[in-house]
Amino acid sequence: MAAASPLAGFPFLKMNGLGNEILVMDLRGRDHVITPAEARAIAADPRSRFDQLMALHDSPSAAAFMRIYNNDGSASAACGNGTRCVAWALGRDGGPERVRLETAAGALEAQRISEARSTVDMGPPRFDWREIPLAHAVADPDAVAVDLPGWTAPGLASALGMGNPHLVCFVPDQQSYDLATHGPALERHPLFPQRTNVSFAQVLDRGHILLRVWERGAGPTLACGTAACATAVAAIRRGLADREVAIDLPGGQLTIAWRESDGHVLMTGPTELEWEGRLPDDFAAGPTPDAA
Ligand SMILES: N[C@H](CCC[C@H](N)C(=O)O)C(=O)O
Repeated sequence: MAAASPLAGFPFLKMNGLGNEILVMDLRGRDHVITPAEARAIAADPRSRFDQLMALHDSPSAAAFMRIYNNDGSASAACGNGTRCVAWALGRDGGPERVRLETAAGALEAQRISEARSTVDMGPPRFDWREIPLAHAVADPDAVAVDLPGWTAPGLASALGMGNPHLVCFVPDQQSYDLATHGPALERHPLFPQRTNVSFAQVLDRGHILLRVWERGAGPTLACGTAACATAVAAIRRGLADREVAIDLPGGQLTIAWRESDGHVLMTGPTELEWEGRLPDDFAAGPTPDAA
């Protein structure tokens, strides 16, 4: 009889940020670190499915250290929508309106604005190739060549980090690319040794960008907070947008502000609690190869 998994019967919050499916599990006070195989098994169950899993762990300097998993089991050091969901969870039932959270990419501060909306200081964008990361230095991170069959969008893409890697492709309309084809191809663009999130951004005006995202390790999602941040920064650097811009994603709208005073990127948007559940009492994750 296999020993019961430490995750057997473990509680979770099933949430979303503009439809970006988020699972929150509070492992503070426990030693267990969710394995990639366990993350994939949790995502595979419709009752606990997620785009990203936010696992909370003890932190000496913040309310929690967040380990972030994509549904393919791969790790990410940043998740904007997930961070707003964690802030909501920690602030519910009279909890703090402002919360500090640690990630592998640094500390984040979240401020509740209303019952279901919050602003997260996502920190500064990263342009240093080693921090994004890129495979090597590039002459101009806003001039990354995208050369794919069927790719009719003009111009060059932007490579930058928000604690996780992003390739932002500016498109003239929604017909000049195909998310299901170009997304996975660019997720594995040779410039990104750890793969990348891929944004397809149509600038409508200086205060409004239409965005579709193919996420590293999760594929097409209804919203991606860090991609919205990366897209706003790339558009502002190109002189295409103002310092505060509305980003329209399939799941809804995020407001992104790139603060002049300290270069931090502020992301504001909603969260939603869908249900509270528990993993099965016989939860076990079979040994499966880690995501490539
Ligand atoms: N959906 C998340 C991004 C997850 C990033 C993950 N796909 C990666 O970097 O591997 C967000 O709201 O920011």
